[in-house]
Amino acid sequence: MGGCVSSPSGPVGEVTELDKQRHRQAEEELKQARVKMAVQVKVLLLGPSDSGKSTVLKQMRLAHRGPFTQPEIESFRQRVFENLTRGLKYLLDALPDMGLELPEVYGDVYEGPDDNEGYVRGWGPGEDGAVAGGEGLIRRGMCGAGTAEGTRPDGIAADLALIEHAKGIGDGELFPMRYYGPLARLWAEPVVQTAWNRGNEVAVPENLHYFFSDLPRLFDVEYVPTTQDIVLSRTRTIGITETSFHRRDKEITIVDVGGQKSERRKWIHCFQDVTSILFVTSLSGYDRCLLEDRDVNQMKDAMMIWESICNSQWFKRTSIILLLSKNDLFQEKIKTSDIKSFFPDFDGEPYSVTAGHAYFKKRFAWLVVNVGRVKGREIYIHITSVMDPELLRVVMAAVEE
Ligand SMILES: Nc1nc2c(ncn2[C@@H]2O[C@H](COP(=O)(O)OP(=O)(O)OP(=O)(O)O)[C@@H](O)[C@H]2O)c(=O)[nH]1
Ligand SMILES: [Mg+2]
Repeated sequence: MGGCVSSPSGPVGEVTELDKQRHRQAEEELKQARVKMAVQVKVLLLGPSDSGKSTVLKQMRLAHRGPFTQPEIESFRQRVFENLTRGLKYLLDALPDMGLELPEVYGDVYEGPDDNEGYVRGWGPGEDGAVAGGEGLIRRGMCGAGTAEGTRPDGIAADLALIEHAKGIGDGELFPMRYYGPLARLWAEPVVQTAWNRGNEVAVPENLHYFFSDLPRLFDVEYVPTTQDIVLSRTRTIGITETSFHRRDKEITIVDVGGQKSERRKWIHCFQDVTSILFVTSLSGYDRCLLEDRDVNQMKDAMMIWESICNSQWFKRTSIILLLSKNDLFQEKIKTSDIKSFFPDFDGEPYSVTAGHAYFKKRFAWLVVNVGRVKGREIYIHITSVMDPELLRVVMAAVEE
């Protein structure tokens, strides 16, 4: 036979120019992939629903891409309006579960919702006999000048029907004035206020007080959502979103996921190549139930996910940063809501912010120690609030570690 067997690139055993070229190309690709890995940072935001994951992302977006654009602001105008109408509807729907019931008619004259001056129960700006609720409302020409006092027997039923079937608003559209009176009246109704104060029992959105205490501003003819309105507005995340920023020669990709139970099975799809995890848990969740399961305590649920994430084979060498968020809300509620009622092993000073912080830090840290600290993996714990300018610095420092 005598003839040698050939491969497409040359005789077997012989290294041809083409082989060498392919090898060089493969080496080059490997080198580039390594460089890319070194400059690419993938941060995964994890935690239960409503803990503040997307809010951290909003803060990062603000810091890296500057102020929100006009179309973004417009989308948040719609969101704020929906937060008002849907948030109130959620609270009203939850009344029977709390053993509460609205009266059939509104009561007598009252001072007005929170600090909104000169408001008469039963009437709203734009309705006969209404009294001004704020300068912007006057500019909209929607306020009667009278000071008539009175109630409308059909008031509650009509107001409920409007809120029940509330529609969204379009781009650039002002908040429709016909909603002002019903929103203000229903919010100020004592039964509704009682329900708000017991909102932890049924997972009422925590941003309601912020928006309802500022209704005249929101209905102002010149209203444009402020940065604070945008940051405090609420949109539940469905699915997985990726946002990238450039910082100091690094490309940082933040992956945000939905935290509700139904969303968690999707998390695994983004577990590959994670540089660090930002695990967000609301401190104010210690006395709150989950929206999707009122039998489950939000903080206990967070502890369970935290333990399983820290214990996961996927993240043996991944830095994990725990953000105990919503410290502003925690500081307020701790004055009246005892941790011991929800965590019987809490033996710190009752109603103390410091004791509460120490307890929850210890509980989360203990869960990590419990699963064993792995060499090469760091865990950081920070107490934060969206109101705290330090939040971003802490997050960025942690991400860049
Ligand atoms: N007062 C206060 N509100 C906060 C803080 N952080 C987040 N919020 C509010 O809490 C609500 C929920 O925050 P999100 O960031 O949407 O929660 P999430 O974890 O992304 O929730 P899912 O998308 O459902 O998983 C929003 O209305 C936020 O504005 C905080 O530090 N203080
Ligand atoms: Mg979210």
